Amino acid sequence: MRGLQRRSLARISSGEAPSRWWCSSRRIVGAKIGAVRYHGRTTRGRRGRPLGGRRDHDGGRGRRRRGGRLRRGPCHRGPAHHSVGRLRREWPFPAEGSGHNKGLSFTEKERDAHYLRGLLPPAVLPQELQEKRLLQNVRDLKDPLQRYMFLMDLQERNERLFYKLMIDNVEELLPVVYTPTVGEACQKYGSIFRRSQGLYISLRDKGRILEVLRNWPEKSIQVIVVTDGERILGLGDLGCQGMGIPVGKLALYTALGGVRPSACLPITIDVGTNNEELLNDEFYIGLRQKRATGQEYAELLDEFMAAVKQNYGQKVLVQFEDFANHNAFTLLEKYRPTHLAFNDDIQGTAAVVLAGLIAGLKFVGGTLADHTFLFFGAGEAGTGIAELVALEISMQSKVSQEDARKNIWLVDSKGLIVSSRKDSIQPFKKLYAHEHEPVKDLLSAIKDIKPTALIGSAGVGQSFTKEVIEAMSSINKRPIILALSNPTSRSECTAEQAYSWSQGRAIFGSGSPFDPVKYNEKLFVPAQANNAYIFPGFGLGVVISGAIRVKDDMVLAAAEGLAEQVSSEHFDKGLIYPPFSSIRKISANIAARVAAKAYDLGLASHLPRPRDLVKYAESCMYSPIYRSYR
Ligand SMILES: NC(=O)C1=CN([C@@H]2O[C@H](COP(=O)(O)OP(=O)(O)OC[C@H]3O[C@@H](n4cnc5c(N)ncnc54)[C@H](OP(=O)(O)O)[C@@H]3O)[C@@H](O)[C@H]2O)C=CC1
Ligand SMILES: CC(=O)C(=O)O
Ligand SMILES: [Mg+2]
Repeated sequence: MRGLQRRSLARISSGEAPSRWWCSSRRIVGAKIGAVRYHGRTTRGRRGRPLGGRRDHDGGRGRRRRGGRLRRGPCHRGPAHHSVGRLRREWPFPAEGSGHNKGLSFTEKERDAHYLRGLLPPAVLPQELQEKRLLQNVRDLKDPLQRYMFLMDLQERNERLFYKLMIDNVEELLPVVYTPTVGEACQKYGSIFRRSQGLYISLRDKGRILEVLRNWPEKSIQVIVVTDGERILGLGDLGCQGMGIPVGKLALYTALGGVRPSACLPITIDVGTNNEELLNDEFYIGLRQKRATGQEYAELLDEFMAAVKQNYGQKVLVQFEDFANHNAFTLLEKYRPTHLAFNDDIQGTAAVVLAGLIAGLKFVGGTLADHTFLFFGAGEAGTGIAELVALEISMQSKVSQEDARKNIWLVDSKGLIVSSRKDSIQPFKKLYAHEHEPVKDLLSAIKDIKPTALIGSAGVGQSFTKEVIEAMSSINKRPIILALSNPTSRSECTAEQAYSWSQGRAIFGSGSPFDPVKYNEKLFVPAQANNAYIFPGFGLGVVISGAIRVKDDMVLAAAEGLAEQVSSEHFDKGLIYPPFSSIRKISANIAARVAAKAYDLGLASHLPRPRDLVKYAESCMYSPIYRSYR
């Protein structure tokens, strides 16, 4: 039992034992019609030491496997004990144990064995039928935010059903749980707040972050996604309300990558916000102060990273997400030598775009080294992609990375990055400050540089104008145009604009999804160039190999793992990525490539190395199918 529960129990002197609460000697178990809840999970003993239990696939001491058994028995601890159950129902955490709820799928035997008779209507429905009903319910809701809230509620009350629905309908539901809807959800997070979905660490917790981490009910954590909310998608500083992003990313870790939900921990670090609108919003859920910066910020992050390592060991993946670039690069460089640290916006995005470019060569011909790349946006995404492309070119063509960078150009808010600006630009841009006259705008840069690929990540909607796309199309037979910015309102152009302004010649991908477009009687299916193709499989690969550090070669391996899964069938449809409907298979292959690289580099700690890593990755993936309980 966790510390606070133990203390609460001691304080509670009386209380009736509602018949629907029952317990076992090892676990206290609460069952509700809406949600079966486990609490007092016992993977750790009094001093936080892991108790016995079978090792998980990852070699760590995971949650004790129950072998499909719900232990029960008459309560021997008296009524006060059951009050904890009541207290628990008010608990602010995500419903622990909603992973065990089956709703109307509890069988007659389970209903008898676990005192559920009468608490559920008589019908016993298969999971597939529940899924069908819920899909219908989601479709009946026309407002995307309502759909988002519906799915978040489902995740809380019946985790397996939520993930089954997600996995079976990934293309339809991804835009609800992820971009673009998650952007709107973050903007309105305070108004729609129902229940905590992750861990909040604020400036007020300085000096006790370890204690805060220990309050999280799950102990065996494999992946943390953490944000400080300063650059949420292309929507800017949303402060504490950025929590929707780690929650959404981790839902994808499970649905797309098969990392078990209880091993995922969403965290928001609240250092304040500079968003005046939020500071004046009565429903804002975060600290009402301007952002802490400098030493105060660095110390909090330092304490956080140290506490993570102390509490979960060095094999927990810490994914930095949606930090502003003035912190993102520094944090990654600072912590990657000591932690299993990964920045999704820099590294995950780089891998997905590199994979798309490699696949795109099929349509445009040549090697990467033959092409010229122009980035609109020189931040985390832009320079992250540029660096990985340069690394791949240097490896493929046996040229130095410095030489490989010569065909890569970037535009930021002040124009083309050129040598005369070198003294006034951020360090991560300097490598691309090539010799050239200053150029103020994108269109002029295109005319000067004559790129074969244009990659947008400036977070400025509609910046790829008709003139821009036409200029790209006049230079190239098949221009590669990637509009990476999220959410849809920030997309550089729509799919329809890209295809029609290029007369159907563009090879187009976007960060947020667009529907297929009919142009001149031909159907064009836009690609979704989003790091969601990468991070779930990447994380799975890291987890199954027990990698202790992330190296660029592992990111490169993920990109290659994705690119090699684009088949001729996909190329025939004009696709540069395989469809999301096969994402679990894609993720298993990426995981295998990443794990293989970790083993090759001597960074994997789970030994011996499995012989068939793809099969092994698949076998480790979480399944949302209900279990049978005795
Ligand atoms: N599809 C995907 O998988 C991903 C998409 N993204 C999206 O990419 C966008 C940017 O993310 P990220 O790189 O992390 O953000 P950053 O803030 O790090 O970078 C933004 C860049 O855009 C530049 N910029 C801003 N306004 C303009 C303008 N008017 N003209 C030209 N350049 C401009 C900035 O210039 P300056 O440096 O001068 O300020 C900066 O270089 C977001 O919308 C995000 O959602 C991000 C990660 C993954
Ligand atoms: C996709 C993503 O990570 C972003 O837009 O920030
Ligand atoms: Mg991001």
